[in-house]
Amino acid sequence: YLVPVVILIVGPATWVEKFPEARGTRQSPVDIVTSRASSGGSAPPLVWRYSVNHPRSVVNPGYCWRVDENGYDSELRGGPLGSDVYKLQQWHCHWGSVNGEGSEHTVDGRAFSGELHLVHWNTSKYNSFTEAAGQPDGLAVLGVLLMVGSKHDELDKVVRLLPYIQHKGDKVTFSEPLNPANLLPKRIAYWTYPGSLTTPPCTESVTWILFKEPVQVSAEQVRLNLCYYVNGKNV
Ligand SMILES: COc1ccc2c(ccc[n+]2C(=O)c2ccc(S(N)(=O)=O)cc2)c1
Ligand SMILES: [Zn+2]
Repeated sequence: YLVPVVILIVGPATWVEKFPEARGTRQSPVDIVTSRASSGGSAPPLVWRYSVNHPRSVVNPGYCWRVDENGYDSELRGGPLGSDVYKLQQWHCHWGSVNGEGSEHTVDGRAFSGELHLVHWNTSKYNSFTEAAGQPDGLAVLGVLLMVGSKHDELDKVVRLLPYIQHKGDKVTFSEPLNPANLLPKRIAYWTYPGSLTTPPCTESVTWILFKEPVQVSAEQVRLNLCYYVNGKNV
């Protein structure tokens, strides 16, 4: 007898139905094949400046957590960004359901425990984040690979708030000074490529800047992130 086989396709494979961009030519994330990366040559230095003392809110958007910068001033320029100035809109993280496989980008096939994304938009050319999110040079995302090691004090200012935003849509505002620059690795060498949002609508509007050096977070910080987020669902 024939066994009825039902293949339930969920996740990225179904995104193309609703988001045609997902079928594009510059889709992220990618595997960084280090032997094929060309050297940066004479690219100007990447420069950033973030405001520290302003109220920020941590939101549970339904996948992991997101910190909104609430329009406060910041600047990202140089590197692959030409003469345009970008502004930090929000930052968020991606964790896996199992330790050691949470990152979106992989490096020579290796995944990391998590990945932090600092999302900036091009204020030289566009008037809003939403407008920029639809343009090929609209967004620039700094990617930071996370690996288990020593506790990360700056990140802990967010991680310790997670118990208060356990469900999708929950939001908590904090005013403790926090400098997003402290989330970046010491060595600022990076890979860069033209890509897309890694989640729907997968718009091909992101200049990706992925730092080579992973940043360490403690096993407890990974566990705290995981316990509110298993298999892409908030539990
Ligand atoms: C125009 O409609 C949009 C635009 C953007 C949306 C979005 C829904 C969720 C996330 N975003 C995002 O802003 C977004 C999505 C993914 C990423 S990522 N993981 O950094 O590539 C960054 C930012 C809807
Ligand atoms: Zn992301």
